[in-house]
Amino acid sequence: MATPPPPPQEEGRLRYMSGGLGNSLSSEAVAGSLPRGQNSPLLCPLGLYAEQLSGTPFTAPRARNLRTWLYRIKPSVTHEPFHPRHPPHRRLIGEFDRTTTLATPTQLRWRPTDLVPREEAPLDFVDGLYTVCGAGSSFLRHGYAIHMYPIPLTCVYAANKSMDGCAFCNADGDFLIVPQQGRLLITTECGKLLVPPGEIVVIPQGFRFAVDLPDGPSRGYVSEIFGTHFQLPDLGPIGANGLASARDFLSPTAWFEQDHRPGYTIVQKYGGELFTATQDFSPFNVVAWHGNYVPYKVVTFLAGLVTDLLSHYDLSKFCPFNTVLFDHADPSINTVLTAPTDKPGVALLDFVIFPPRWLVAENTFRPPYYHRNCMSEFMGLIYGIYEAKADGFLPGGASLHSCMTPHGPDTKTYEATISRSDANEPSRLSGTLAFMFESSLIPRVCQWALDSPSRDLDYYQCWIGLKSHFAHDNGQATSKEEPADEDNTK
Ligand SMILES: O=C(O)Cc1cc(O)ccc1O
Ligand SMILES: [Fe+2]
Repeated sequence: MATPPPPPQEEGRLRYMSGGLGNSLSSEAVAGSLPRGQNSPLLCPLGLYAEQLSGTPFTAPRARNLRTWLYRIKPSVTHEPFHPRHPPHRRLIGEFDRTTTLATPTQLRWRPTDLVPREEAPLDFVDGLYTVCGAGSSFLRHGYAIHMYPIPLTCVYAANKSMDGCAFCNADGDFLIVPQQGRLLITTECGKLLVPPGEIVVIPQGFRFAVDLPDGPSRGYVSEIFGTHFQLPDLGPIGANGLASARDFLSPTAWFEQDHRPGYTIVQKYGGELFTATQDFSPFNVVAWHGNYVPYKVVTFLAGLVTDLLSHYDLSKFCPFNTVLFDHADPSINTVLTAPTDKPGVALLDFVIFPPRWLVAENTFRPPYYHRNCMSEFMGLIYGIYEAKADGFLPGGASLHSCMTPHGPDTKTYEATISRSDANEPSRLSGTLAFMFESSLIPRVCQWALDSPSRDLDYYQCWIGLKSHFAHDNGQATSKEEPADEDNTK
Protein backbone atom coordinates (compact mmCIF):
# COMPACT_ATOMS: atom_id res chain seq x y z
CA MET A 1 0.00 0.00 0.00
CA ALA A 2 1.16 3.58 -0.67
CA THR A 3 2.70 5.40 2.26
CA PRO A 4 0.85 8.46 3.57
CA PRO A 5 2.05 11.60 1.76
CA PRO A 6 4.58 13.84 3.50
CA PRO A 7 3.34 17.35 4.32
CA PRO A 8 2.91 19.35 1.11
CA GLN A 9 5.07 22.41 0.46
CA GLU A 10 3.44 25.59 -0.80
CA GLU A 11 4.70 27.69 -3.72
CA GLY A 12 2.24 30.38 -4.64
CA ARG A 13 -0.98 28.48 -5.18
CA LEU A 14 0.82 25.23 -5.99
CA ARG A 15 1.40 22.53 -3.43
CA TYR A 16 4.20 20.00 -3.66
CA MET A 17 5.21 16.85 -1.85
CA SER A 18 8.85 16.64 -0.90
CA GLY A 19 10.99 13.52 -1.02
CA GLY A 20 9.87 12.22 -4.41
CA LEU A 21 12.30 10.51 -6.83
CA GLY A 22 11.64 6.83 -6.42
CA ASN A 23 9.68 7.07 -3.18
CA SER A 24 6.07 6.03 -3.02
CA LEU A 25 3.76 9.03 -2.87
CA SER A 26 0.02 9.50 -3.04
CA SER A 27 -2.26 12.46 -3.61
CA GLU A 28 -5.97 13.04 -3.96
CA ALA A 29 -7.63 16.25 -5.18
CA VAL A 30 -10.95 15.10 -3.73
CA ALA A 31 -11.02 13.47 -0.34
CA GLY A 32 -11.76 9.77 -0.59
CA SER A 33 -10.97 9.45 -4.32
CA LEU A 34 -7.99 7.11 -3.81
CA PRO A 35 -8.98 3.45 -3.47
CA ARG A 36 -7.92 2.03 -0.11
CA GLY A 37 -6.15 -1.29 0.23
CA GLN A 38 -6.07 -2.24 -3.45
CA ASN A 39 -5.25 -0.77 -6.88
CA SER A 40 -8.09 -2.09 -9.06
CA PRO A 41 -11.38 -2.28 -7.22
CA LEU A 42 -14.40 -3.42 -9.16
CA LEU A 43 -15.74 0.10 -8.82
CA CYS A 44 -13.31 2.89 -7.95
CA PRO A 45 -14.39 5.68 -5.58
CA LEU A 46 -16.41 8.47 -7.26
CA GLY A 47 -16.80 6.38 -10.44
CA LEU A 48 -13.18 6.93 -11.52
CA TYR A 49 -11.24 4.65 -13.89
CA ALA A 50 -8.03 3.01 -12.62
CA GLU A 51 -5.04 3.16 -15.00
CA GLN A 52 -1.46 2.02 -14.40
CA LEU A 53 1.49 3.86 -15.95
CA SER A 54 4.63 1.69 -15.92
CA GLY A 55 8.09 3.25 -16.04
CA THR A 56 9.98 -0.06 -15.85
CA PRO A 57 9.13 -3.56 -17.08
CA PHE A 58 6.68 -5.28 -14.71
CA THR A 59 9.46 -7.66 -13.76
CA ALA A 60 12.18 -5.12 -12.95
CA PRO A 61 13.83 -5.76 -9.56
CA ARG A 62 11.78 -4.28 -6.76
CA ALA A 63 14.36 -1.61 -5.90
CA ARG A 64 14.18 -0.26 -9.45
CA ASN A 65 10.52 -0.97 -10.23
CA LEU A 66 8.59 2.20 -11.12
CA ARG A 67 4.86 2.53 -11.68
CA THR A 68 1.99 4.79 -10.73
CA TRP A 69 -1.74 4.22 -10.47
CA LEU A 70 -3.86 7.05 -11.84
CA TYR A 71 -7.56 7.39 -10.95
CA ARG A 72 -9.15 9.41 -13.73
CA ILE A 73 -12.47 10.59 -15.04
CA LYS A 74 -11.94 8.86 -18.41
CA PRO A 75 -9.06 6.53 -19.30
CA SER A 76 -6.29 7.61 -21.68
CA VAL A 77 -7.36 5.03 -24.25
CA THR A 78 -10.52 6.99 -25.19
CA HIS A 79 -9.21 8.82 -28.27
CA GLU A 80 -9.32 8.81 -32.08
CA PRO A 81 -6.47 6.97 -33.88
CA PHE A 82 -2.96 8.44 -33.97
CA HIS A 83 -1.81 10.04 -37.23
CA PRO A 84 1.54 11.56 -38.18
CA ARG A 85 1.41 15.22 -37.20
CA HIS A 86 1.08 17.79 -39.99
CA PRO A 87 3.27 19.65 -40.37
CA PRO A 88 5.91 17.21 -39.07
CA HIS A 89 8.46 18.52 -36.62
CA ARG A 90 11.61 18.91 -38.69
CA ARG A 91 14.14 19.31 -35.92
CA LEU A 92 13.61 16.44 -33.51
CA ILE A 93 15.70 13.28 -33.75
CA GLY A 94 15.10 9.96 -32.00
CA GLU A 95 17.73 7.84 -33.76
CA PHE A 96 21.27 8.98 -34.28
CA ASP A 97 22.89 7.47 -37.35
CA ARG A 98 24.60 8.52 -40.57
CA THR A 99 21.31 9.32 -42.26
CA THR A 100 20.18 11.79 -39.61
CA THR A 101 23.28 13.33 -38.06
CA LEU A 102 27.01 14.00 -38.44
CA ALA A 103 30.10 12.96 -36.52
CA THR A 104 32.68 15.57 -35.62
CA PRO A 105 35.43 15.63 -33.01
CA THR A 106 35.73 19.43 -33.31
CA GLN A 107 35.16 21.56 -30.23
CA LEU A 108 31.76 23.17 -30.77
CA ARG A 109 30.27 26.23 -29.16
CA TRP A 110 27.07 28.15 -29.70
CA ARG A 111 26.02 31.64 -28.67
CA PRO A 112 22.59 31.92 -27.07
CA THR A 113 19.77 31.96 -29.59
CA ASP A 114 18.14 35.36 -29.88
CA LEU A 115 14.64 35.42 -28.49
CA VAL A 116 13.53 37.67 -31.34
CA PRO A 117 11.29 36.76 -34.26
CA ARG A 118 12.70 34.49 -36.91
CA GLU A 119 11.13 32.81 -39.85
CA GLU A 120 9.55 29.46 -39.07
CA ALA A 121 9.00 30.65 -35.51
CA PRO A 122 7.93 27.97 -33.06
CA LEU A 123 4.55 28.47 -31.43
CA ASP A 124 4.91 26.53 -28.23
CA PHE A 125 7.33 24.44 -26.18
CA VAL A 126 7.09 21.42 -28.48
CA ASP A 127 7.66 23.39 -31.69
CA GLY A 128 10.41 25.33 -29.95
CA LEU A 129 12.38 22.16 -29.21
CA TYR A 130 15.20 21.25 -31.53
CA THR A 131 17.75 18.47 -31.17
CA VAL A 132 21.40 19.49 -30.99
CA CYS A 133 23.05 16.09 -30.67
CA GLY A 134 22.65 12.61 -29.25
CA ALA A 135 23.51 8.95 -29.54
CA GLY A 136 21.77 5.60 -29.82
CA SER A 137 18.15 4.95 -30.52
CA SER A 138 14.88 5.45 -28.73
CA PHE A 139 13.61 2.23 -30.37
CA LEU A 140 16.51 0.21 -28.98
CA ARG A 141 16.03 1.83 -25.53
CA HIS A 142 19.63 2.93 -25.25
CA GLY A 143 20.83 6.42 -25.90
CA TYR A 144 20.08 10.04 -25.31
CA ALA A 145 19.26 13.28 -27.08
CA ILE A 146 20.10 16.85 -26.15
CA HIS A 147 17.61 19.48 -27.22
CA MET A 148 17.25 23.21 -26.70
CA TYR A 149 14.12 25.34 -26.74
CA PRO A 150 14.25 28.97 -27.72
CA ILE A 151 10.74 30.44 -27.65
CA PRO A 152 10.86 33.99 -29.00
CA LEU A 153 8.77 36.97 -27.99
CA THR A 154 6.42 36.90 -30.97
CA CYS A 155 5.36 33.36 -30.20
CA VAL A 156 4.48 34.22 -26.66
CA TYR A 157 1.96 36.75 -27.88
CA ALA A 158 0.62 34.43 -30.57
CA ALA A 159 -2.69 32.89 -29.57
CA ASN A 160 -1.30 29.42 -29.02
CA LYS A 161 1.89 30.25 -27.14
CA SER A 162 0.81 28.06 -24.30
CA MET A 163 -0.25 24.54 -25.01
CA ASP A 164 -3.94 25.26 -24.78
CA GLY A 165 -6.11 22.37 -25.95
CA CYS A 166 -3.05 20.23 -26.49
CA ALA A 167 -0.80 18.00 -24.40
CA PHE A 168 2.55 16.43 -25.17
CA CYS A 169 3.58 12.87 -24.39
CA ASN A 170 7.08 11.56 -24.89
CA ALA A 171 6.97 7.81 -25.51
CA ASP A 172 10.72 7.81 -26.18
CA GLY A 173 12.25 8.75 -22.86
CA ASP A 174 12.51 10.98 -19.83
CA PHE A 175 12.97 14.72 -20.25
CA LEU A 176 15.26 16.56 -17.85
CA ILE A 177 14.51 20.24 -18.51
CA VAL A 178 16.88 23.02 -17.44
CA PRO A 179 15.16 26.41 -17.87
CA GLN A 180 17.62 29.24 -18.53
CA GLN A 181 15.21 32.12 -19.08
CA GLY A 182 11.53 32.34 -18.12
CA ARG A 183 9.60 30.09 -15.79
CA LEU A 184 7.76 27.03 -17.06
CA LEU A 185 4.35 26.26 -15.64
CA ILE A 186 3.97 22.56 -16.38
CA THR A 187 0.65 20.77 -16.03
CA THR A 188 1.11 17.02 -15.74
CA GLU A 189 -1.23 14.12 -15.13
CA CYS A 190 -0.06 14.18 -11.49
CA GLY A 191 -0.54 17.95 -11.03
CA LYS A 192 1.23 21.25 -11.72
CA LEU A 193 4.84 22.33 -11.33
CA LEU A 194 6.21 25.86 -11.58
CA VAL A 195 9.87 25.74 -12.58
CA PRO A 196 12.05 28.88 -12.66
CA PRO A 197 15.62 29.07 -14.00
CA GLY A 198 17.84 27.67 -11.30
CA GLU A 199 15.61 24.64 -10.84
CA ILE A 200 15.22 21.59 -13.04
CA VAL A 201 12.29 19.35 -13.80
CA VAL A 202 12.09 15.70 -14.86
CA ILE A 203 9.08 14.48 -16.83
CA PRO A 204 9.36 10.69 -17.01
CA GLN A 205 8.62 8.76 -20.20
CA GLY A 206 4.93 8.50 -21.01
CA PHE A 207 3.50 11.29 -18.86
CA ARG A 208 1.26 13.74 -20.64
CA PHE A 209 2.10 17.35 -19.95
CA ALA A 210 1.49 20.89 -21.20
CA VAL A 211 3.78 23.89 -20.81
CA ASP A 212 2.73 27.49 -20.13
CA LEU A 213 5.13 30.41 -20.25
CA PRO A 214 4.06 32.83 -17.50
CA ASP A 215 7.04 35.15 -18.08
CA GLY A 216 6.93 35.38 -21.87
CA PRO A 217 9.99 34.50 -23.96
CA SER A 218 11.72 31.45 -22.72
CA ARG A 219 14.84 29.45 -23.32
CA GLY A 220 16.44 26.34 -21.91
CA TYR A 221 18.07 22.96 -22.34
CA VAL A 222 16.62 19.44 -22.34
CA SER A 223 18.31 16.08 -22.05
CA GLU A 224 16.30 13.05 -22.99
CA ILE A 225 17.33 9.54 -21.96
CA PHE A 226 16.17 6.33 -23.58
CA GLY A 227 15.65 3.13 -21.61
CA THR A 228 16.63 4.18 -18.10
CA HIS A 229 15.73 6.78 -15.48
CA PHE A 230 17.57 9.36 -13.41
CA GLN A 231 18.60 8.53 -9.89
CA LEU A 232 20.65 10.13 -7.15
CA PRO A 233 24.33 9.22 -7.42
CA ASP A 234 25.89 6.99 -4.79
CA LEU A 235 27.86 9.06 -2.31
CA GLY A 236 30.63 6.56 -1.50
CA PRO A 237 33.03 7.91 1.11
CA ILE A 238 31.11 11.23 1.26
CA GLY A 239 28.71 9.37 3.50
CA ALA A 240 24.97 9.48 3.89
CA ASN A 241 24.52 13.22 3.27
CA GLY A 242 25.58 15.74 0.67
CA LEU A 243 25.10 16.84 -2.94
CA ALA A 244 21.41 16.71 -3.91
CA SER A 245 19.15 15.64 -1.11
CA ALA A 246 16.05 13.50 -1.72
CA ARG A 247 13.86 15.87 0.26
CA ASP A 248 14.55 18.70 -2.21
CA PHE A 249 12.82 16.73 -4.97
CA LEU A 250 9.29 18.06 -5.17
CA SER A 251 6.40 16.24 -6.79
CA PRO A 252 3.06 17.80 -7.67
CA THR A 253 -0.23 17.19 -5.91
CA ALA A 254 -3.29 15.92 -7.77
CA TRP A 255 -5.07 18.51 -9.92
CA PHE A 256 -7.76 17.86 -12.52
CA GLU A 257 -10.10 19.52 -14.99
CA GLN A 258 -13.32 17.92 -16.12
CA ASP A 259 -14.83 20.18 -18.82
CA HIS A 260 -15.95 18.75 -22.14
CA ARG A 261 -13.02 19.67 -24.46
CA PRO A 262 -13.90 18.72 -28.06
CA GLY A 263 -10.85 18.52 -30.32
CA TYR A 264 -8.33 18.18 -27.51
CA THR A 265 -5.06 17.03 -29.12
CA ILE A 266 -2.50 14.62 -27.74
CA VAL A 267 0.87 15.09 -29.44
CA GLN A 268 2.89 11.91 -28.98
CA LYS A 269 6.62 11.77 -29.65
CA TYR A 270 7.34 8.22 -30.74
CA GLY A 271 10.65 7.25 -32.32
CA GLY A 272 11.54 10.95 -32.59
CA GLU A 273 8.49 11.64 -34.78
CA LEU A 274 5.29 13.36 -33.75
CA PHE A 275 1.83 11.81 -33.95
CA THR A 276 -1.48 13.37 -32.98
CA ALA A 277 -4.76 11.98 -31.73
CA THR A 278 -7.87 13.88 -30.70
CA GLN A 279 -10.23 13.27 -27.82
CA ASP A 280 -13.06 15.20 -26.23
CA PHE A 281 -11.59 15.66 -22.76
CA SER A 282 -8.46 16.93 -21.10
CA PRO A 283 -5.81 14.33 -20.19
CA PHE A 284 -5.40 16.28 -16.94
CA ASN A 285 -8.37 14.48 -15.46
CA VAL A 286 -6.57 12.50 -12.74
CA VAL A 287 -8.37 13.02 -9.44
CA ALA A 288 -6.06 10.84 -7.34
CA TRP A 289 -2.86 8.89 -7.81
CA HIS A 290 -0.32 6.84 -5.94
CA GLY A 291 3.01 5.34 -6.90
CA ASN A 292 6.70 5.95 -7.34
CA TYR A 293 6.75 6.96 -11.03
CA VAL A 294 6.04 10.67 -10.86
CA PRO A 295 7.26 13.93 -12.42
CA TYR A 296 9.37 16.03 -10.09
CA LYS A 297 11.23 19.26 -9.91
CA VAL A 298 14.44 19.77 -8.04
CA VAL A 299 15.05 22.81 -5.93
CA THR A 300 18.71 22.21 -6.28
CA PHE A 301 20.01 25.65 -6.85
CA LEU A 302 17.29 28.07 -5.98
CA ALA A 303 15.01 28.53 -3.05
CA GLY A 304 12.66 31.37 -2.32
CA LEU A 305 11.22 34.13 -4.40
CA VAL A 306 12.97 35.27 -7.53
CA THR A 307 12.43 38.92 -8.27
CA ASP A 308 15.09 39.34 -10.90
CA LEU A 309 15.69 36.08 -12.68
CA LEU A 310 19.24 36.92 -13.57
CA SER A 311 20.57 38.15 -10.28
CA HIS A 312 18.56 37.07 -7.25
CA TYR A 313 19.27 33.42 -6.81
CA ASP A 314 19.38 31.83 -3.41
CA LEU A 315 21.57 28.83 -4.08
CA SER A 316 21.09 27.08 -0.83
CA LYS A 317 19.99 23.57 -1.66
CA PHE A 318 22.77 21.71 -3.46
CA CYS A 319 25.51 20.90 -0.98
CA PRO A 320 28.80 20.94 -2.92
CA PHE A 321 31.82 18.96 -1.82
CA ASN A 322 35.30 19.74 -3.06
CA THR A 323 39.00 19.59 -2.44
CA VAL A 324 40.08 21.38 0.74
CA LEU A 325 43.84 21.19 0.41
CA PHE A 326 45.23 20.79 -3.09
CA ASP A 327 44.38 19.91 -6.71
CA HIS A 328 41.18 20.12 -8.71
CA ALA A 329 38.47 17.53 -8.07
CA ASP A 330 36.89 15.79 -11.05
CA PRO A 331 33.47 17.25 -11.94
CA SER A 332 31.69 14.06 -10.90
CA ILE A 333 31.89 15.51 -7.39
CA ASN A 334 29.02 17.79 -8.43
CA THR A 335 26.68 15.16 -9.90
CA VAL A 336 23.06 16.02 -9.18
CA LEU A 337 21.46 13.09 -11.01
CA THR A 338 22.77 10.12 -12.94
CA ALA A 339 21.16 7.84 -15.51
CA PRO A 340 23.13 4.59 -15.23
CA THR A 341 24.06 1.97 -17.80
CA ASP A 342 24.47 -1.69 -16.88
CA LYS A 343 28.22 -1.10 -16.35
CA PRO A 344 29.04 0.07 -12.83
CA GLY A 345 30.22 3.68 -12.79
CA VAL A 346 29.52 4.25 -16.50
CA ALA A 347 26.68 6.71 -16.99
CA LEU A 348 24.35 6.97 -19.91
CA LEU A 349 24.01 10.56 -18.80
CA ASP A 350 25.12 12.48 -15.74
CA PHE A 351 23.69 15.87 -14.86
CA VAL A 352 26.48 17.82 -13.19
CA ILE A 353 26.47 21.44 -11.98
CA PHE A 354 29.15 24.01 -11.30
CA PRO A 355 27.57 26.08 -8.53
CA PRO A 356 28.93 28.96 -6.43
CA ARG A 357 31.39 27.62 -3.87
CA TRP A 358 34.53 28.40 -1.96
CA LEU A 359 37.85 27.63 -3.63
CA VAL A 360 40.54 26.95 -1.07
CA ALA A 361 43.05 24.62 -2.70
CA GLU A 362 46.66 25.62 -2.12
CA ASN A 363 49.39 25.69 -4.74
CA THR A 364 46.75 24.60 -7.21
CA PHE A 365 45.50 25.65 -10.62
CA ARG A 366 41.91 26.08 -9.46
CA PRO A 367 39.92 26.31 -12.73
CA PRO A 368 39.27 23.06 -14.63
CA TYR A 369 42.40 21.34 -15.86
CA TYR A 370 43.19 20.73 -19.53
CA HIS A 371 41.87 17.32 -20.42
CA ARG A 372 40.64 14.74 -22.90
CA ASN A 373 37.78 12.62 -21.68
CA CYS A 374 36.46 9.25 -22.82
CA MET A 375 33.04 10.64 -21.86
CA SER A 376 31.45 13.38 -23.99
CA GLU A 377 30.59 16.72 -22.42
CA PHE A 378 27.74 19.03 -23.41
CA MET A 379 27.68 22.20 -21.32
CA GLY A 380 25.23 25.04 -20.78
CA LEU A 381 25.30 28.20 -18.69
CA ILE A 382 22.27 29.31 -16.70
CA TYR A 383 23.77 32.58 -15.50
CA GLY A 384 27.06 34.33 -14.81
CA ILE A 385 30.51 33.46 -16.13
CA TYR A 386 31.89 29.92 -16.26
CA GLU A 387 35.19 29.49 -14.42
CA ALA A 388 37.04 28.05 -17.45
CA LYS A 389 35.95 30.61 -20.04
CA ALA A 390 36.58 34.35 -19.64
CA ASP A 391 34.70 35.16 -22.86
CA GLY A 392 32.42 33.60 -25.39
CA PHE A 393 30.49 31.08 -23.27
CA LEU A 394 27.34 33.02 -22.49
CA PRO A 395 24.18 32.31 -20.50
CA GLY A 396 21.85 30.42 -22.82
CA GLY A 397 24.77 29.30 -24.99
CA ALA A 398 26.21 25.81 -25.19
CA SER A 399 29.37 23.85 -25.92
CA LEU A 400 30.14 20.29 -26.92
CA HIS A 401 33.44 18.54 -26.33
CA SER A 402 33.12 15.01 -27.58
CA CYS A 403 34.96 11.90 -26.58
CA MET A 404 38.74 12.55 -26.47
CA THR A 405 38.41 16.08 -27.88
CA PRO A 406 40.91 18.27 -26.01
CA HIS A 407 39.55 21.24 -24.08
CA GLY A 408 40.06 23.32 -20.95
CA PRO A 409 40.43 26.91 -19.84
CA ASP A 410 40.78 29.59 -22.50
CA THR A 411 43.99 31.59 -22.83
CA LYS A 412 42.70 34.53 -20.82
CA THR A 413 41.67 32.31 -17.92
CA TYR A 414 44.98 30.47 -17.93
CA GLU A 415 47.11 33.60 -17.97
CA ALA A 416 44.98 35.37 -15.36
CA THR A 417 45.07 32.33 -13.06
CA ILE A 418 48.82 31.73 -13.10
CA SER A 419 49.58 35.38 -12.51
CA ARG A 420 47.23 35.88 -9.55
CA SER A 421 49.05 37.22 -6.52
CA ASP A 422 46.31 35.82 -4.24
CA ALA A 423 46.26 32.33 -5.80
CA ASN A 424 46.58 30.68 -2.38
CA GLU A 425 43.90 32.75 -0.65
CA PRO A 426 40.41 31.33 -0.21
CA SER A 427 38.13 32.86 -2.81
CA ARG A 428 34.42 32.54 -3.35
CA LEU A 429 33.18 31.69 -6.81
CA SER A 430 29.87 33.56 -6.92
CA GLY A 431 27.12 34.55 -9.28
CA THR A 432 27.52 31.64 -11.66
CA LEU A 433 25.71 28.45 -12.51
CA ALA A 434 26.92 26.22 -15.32
CA PHE A 435 26.00 22.59 -15.92
CA MET A 436 27.09 19.59 -17.93
CA PHE A 437 25.31 16.64 -19.51
CA GLU A 438 28.08 14.03 -19.62
CA SER A 439 27.65 10.75 -21.46
CA SER A 440 29.59 7.58 -22.16
CA LEU A 441 27.94 7.41 -25.60
CA ILE A 442 29.53 9.53 -28.31
CA PRO A 443 27.09 12.11 -29.71
CA ARG A 444 26.36 12.68 -33.35
CA VAL A 445 25.44 16.27 -34.17
CA CYS A 446 22.48 17.59 -36.13
CA GLN A 447 23.23 19.44 -39.36
CA TRP A 448 21.14 22.42 -38.29
CA ALA A 449 23.19 22.79 -35.11
CA LEU A 450 26.41 22.82 -37.15
CA ASP A 451 24.96 25.31 -39.63
CA SER A 452 23.28 27.48 -36.99
CA PRO A 453 23.98 31.22 -37.17
CA SER A 454 24.55 30.97 -33.40
CA ARG A 455 27.54 28.67 -33.87
CA ASP A 456 30.83 30.24 -32.79
CA LEU A 457 33.08 29.25 -35.67
CA ASP A 458 36.07 30.90 -33.99
CA TYR A 459 35.79 28.86 -30.79
CA TYR A 460 39.16 27.17 -31.34
CA GLN A 461 40.80 30.61 -31.25
CA CYS A 462 40.30 30.81 -27.49
CA TRP A 463 43.14 28.30 -27.07
CA ILE A 464 45.38 29.31 -29.98
CA GLY A 465 47.03 32.00 -27.89
CA LEU A 466 48.22 29.55 -25.23
CA LYS A 467 51.96 30.02 -25.39
CA SER A 468 54.75 27.86 -24.18
CA HIS A 469 55.93 28.68 -20.68
CA PHE A 470 58.51 25.93 -20.83
CA ALA A 471 61.48 27.08 -18.84
CA HIS A 472 63.89 24.19 -18.94
CA ASP A 473 67.30 25.51 -19.86
CA ASN A 474 69.14 22.96 -21.94
CA GLY A 475 71.86 25.41 -22.78
CA GLN A 476 69.30 27.68 -24.43
CA ALA A 477 65.84 28.73 -23.27
CA THR A 478 63.77 28.13 -26.39
CA SER A 479 60.45 29.76 -25.95
CA LYS A 480 60.21 31.71 -22.78
CA GLU A 481 60.93 35.37 -23.37
CA GLU A 482 62.91 35.77 -20.17
CA PRO A 483 65.93 33.53 -19.50
CA ALA A 484 65.17 30.60 -17.23
CA ASP A 485 66.35 30.68 -13.63
CA GLU A 486 69.74 29.18 -13.12
CA ASP A 487 69.62 25.43 -12.61
CA ASN A 488 71.54 24.74 -9.43
CA THR A 489 71.36 21.00 -9.78
CA LYS A 490 74.01 20.91 -12.49
O1 LIG B 1 35.26 20.77 -19.43
C1 LIG B 1 34.67 21.37 -18.54
O2 LIG B 1 34.72 22.58 -18.39
C2 LIG B 1 33.93 20.54 -17.49
C3 LIG B 1 34.88 20.10 -16.45
C4 LIG B 1 35.01 20.82 -15.30
C5 LIG B 1 35.94 20.44 -14.36
O3 LIG B 1 36.04 21.17 -13.23
C6 LIG B 1 36.76 19.36 -14.57
C7 LIG B 1 36.61 18.59 -15.74
C8 LIG B 1 35.67 18.97 -16.67
O4 LIG B 1 35.46 18.25 -17.78
FE1 LIG C 1 35.62 18.84 -19.72
